[in-house]
This record gives sequence, structure tokens and C-alpha cells, in this order.
Amino acid sequence: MKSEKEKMLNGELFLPHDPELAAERMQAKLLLEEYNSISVREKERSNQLLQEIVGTMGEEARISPPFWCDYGYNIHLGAQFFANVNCVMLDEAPITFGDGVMLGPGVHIYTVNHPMEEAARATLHEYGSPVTIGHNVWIGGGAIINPGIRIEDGAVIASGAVVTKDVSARTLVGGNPARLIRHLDH
Ligand SMILES: CC(=O)SCCNC(=O)CCNC(=O)[C@H](O)C(C)(C)COP(=O)(O)OP(=O)(O)OC[C@H]1O[C@@H](n2cnc3c(N)ncnc32)[C@H](O)[C@@H]1OP(=O)(O)O
Repeated sequence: MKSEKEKMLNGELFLPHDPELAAERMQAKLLLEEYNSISVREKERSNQLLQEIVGTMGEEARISPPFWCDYGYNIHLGAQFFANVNCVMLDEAPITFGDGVMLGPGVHIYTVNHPMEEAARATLHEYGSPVTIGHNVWIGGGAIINPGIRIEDGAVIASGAVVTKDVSARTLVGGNPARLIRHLDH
């Protein structure tokens, strides 16, 4: 029989209050608590902690605290990744960034959904869908990226956008729900 963690990683319905998953979220919270309270002078310790929190990270990846996520190990940061303050990543499924990605303040990236059907939702099951963000994407402050979204290379997400559909390479999208504003090809 599959564990709840295996179901989570497989994108199937799973129970988050399972003891193994609850312990992993607690471990992530403890690391984040330390990460979010560390002095700005302690760059090395801060970098070490970020390496412990996320699954993988490229050269010079940085996240300005405070930062929150559920598990951490499902997050993969490319080189020169930068997230401004108050970033939230609900990483029940992989969240993968290419190189040179920038996030403005307060960007939220969600991979988790609850069932739409009331009786199924009442069982407290949930399920994850991966979010994939290409190289050199800029996501403006306050944007929300929904589960299962793919944002291709060079795209720009305007501040405050709610991204509900995949975003093509080198396009600017904005609004709620986010719509094409213009192409960025030169
Ligand atoms: C690490 C960090 O990133 S920290 C910095 C954080 N900074 C931010 O988050 C700022 C993000 N910047 C934006 O959202 C800007 O508005 C940009 C980048 C989208 C502006 O891009 P521009 O190409 O200059 O767009 P411009 O101002 O010409 O507007 C084009 C159209 O998009 C609309 N638009 C611009 N910004 C937004 C927005 N945030 N949401 C919805 N629509 C928008 C404009 O109203 C305009 O619409 P119209 O053609 O109907 O008049």
C-alpha cells in the first residue's frame, strides 16, 4: 500500500495530517523559523539554511525573508534566482524554476488543490500539481500562480496577476484572471 507521502508525490489524493507528512512540515517550519529570524549580517548561515530548506538550488540563488513553504524539498531554484520578501510556496508537488528568475514581494505559488466536490473535500484529502517556471521569468509583486501552471522562458507576469492558465514564452500577462497584455519578442 502506498504511503500518503508517495501519493502526494504521485499527484494523487492524500491526507496531509498523516504523521510522516506532519513531521516533515514541522521540520520545514523549524528551519523557516530560523531562516526568517537570522540577522542580515549572517549571509553564510542564511545560505546554508536555504540549502537545507529547498530541494536543490543553483549558484547565487537567494530568497529574502520572511519566506514560507510546506515541505521545501519539492522546491528547485535555478542559478541567480531571487525572491523578494513575503514569498509563499505551497510545495505539495514540485515547483521548478529555471535560471535568472525574479519574484517581486508577496508572490504566492500554489501546487495544492482541495476537491471541488463537497463530500470529498470534507475527508480533508488534497492533491498536488507541479508548477514549472522557465528561465529569465519575472513575476511582479503580489502575483498568485495556481497549481499545474507552466510559465515559459522570458515571460513577465504583471504585479497582482492571478495566473490560471499556462503562459507562453516572452509574453506579458496581467490581471485576474491573467490575460495576454502583449508579446515581448523584439
Ligand atoms: C524582484 C522584484 O521583482 S522587486 C520589483 C517588484 N516590482 C513589481 O512587481 C512591478 C511589476 N511591474 C508591473 O506590473 C508593470 O506594470 C509592468 C512591468 C507590467 C509594466 O509593463 P509595460 O510594458 O511598461 O506596460 P504598460 O505600463 O505600458 O501597460 C500596458 C498595459 O498593461 C496594463 N498593466 C500594466 N500593469 C498591469 C498590472 N500590474 N496588472 C494589470 N494590467 C497591467 C496597463 O494598464 C496597460 O493596459 P492598456 O494597454 O489597456 O492601457
